[in-house]
Amino acid sequence: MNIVWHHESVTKAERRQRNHHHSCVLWFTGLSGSGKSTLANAVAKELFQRGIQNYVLDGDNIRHGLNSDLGFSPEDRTENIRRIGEVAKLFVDSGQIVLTAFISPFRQDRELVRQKLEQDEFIEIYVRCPLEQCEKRDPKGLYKKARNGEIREFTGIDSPYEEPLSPELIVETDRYSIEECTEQIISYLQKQNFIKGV
Ligand SMILES: Nc1ncnc2c1ncn2[C@@H]1O[C@H](COP(=O)(O)OS(=O)(=O)O)[C@@H](OP(=O)(O)O)[C@H]1O
Ligand SMILES: Nc1ncnc2c1ncn2[C@@H]1O[C@H](COP(=O)(O)OP(=O)(O)O)[C@@H](O)[C@H]1O
Repeated sequence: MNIVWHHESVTKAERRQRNHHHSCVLWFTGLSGSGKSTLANAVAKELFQRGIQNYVLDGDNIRHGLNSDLGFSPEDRTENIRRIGEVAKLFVDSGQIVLTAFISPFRQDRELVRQKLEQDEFIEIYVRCPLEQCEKRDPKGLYKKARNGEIREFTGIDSPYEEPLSPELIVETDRYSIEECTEQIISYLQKQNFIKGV
């Protein structure tokens, strides 16, 4: 109430035109240890080298700051994703490609973010990797703690992960290398004419 939307002086279309590329969200979703952060950062580096405006949102810059009040209950995860969706939308409006690396385990939460954006602005990337492989990697030792009962409500152990039903992309990190998965994502962006080829 009593809040009036202030229209921007520079539009999203003008920003895209200046940048010579599309702006959108690359929404990485998958189990802990599946490779979301690794791939988001590898793609970001590749985009940066091509002069494409981009930024990675992941646990380190969100759960330590903006969302430091949230834990891992279903309600908190939903609120986590809702806020990240809002922030991601601002990045899209600013003309950038924003890469988000969150488990985002609930289908409905991801769908709500999709609905906030325009049709070609939400690219859901399912970082698929079997639980056994993620657990074998266990880059932060968290699966071990979850199995020991030191962490409760851990995704894949005692908290659910709902696979995307029709993601724009599936990258299989147990079958393909980091470089191959990165290339798959860059090729997709080129095919969609979101970025230019080199
Ligand atoms: N209970 C529980 N379940 C899952 N993950 C846990 C948990 N506790 C801590 N962590 C660490 O937090 C990272 C997941 O945070 P996210 O913000 O991506 O989670 S969510 O989208 O809100 O579900 C996740 O990071 P990634 O391994 O990068 O996915 C874990 O390192
Ligand atoms: N094809 C691949 N893509 C991404 N990560 C991979 C791949 N193959 C092996 N890995 C390894 O898997 C781990 C994934 O960890 P991380 O990126 O932190 O996952 P997440 O962000 O999903 O928790 C890293 O140690 C990474 O080197």
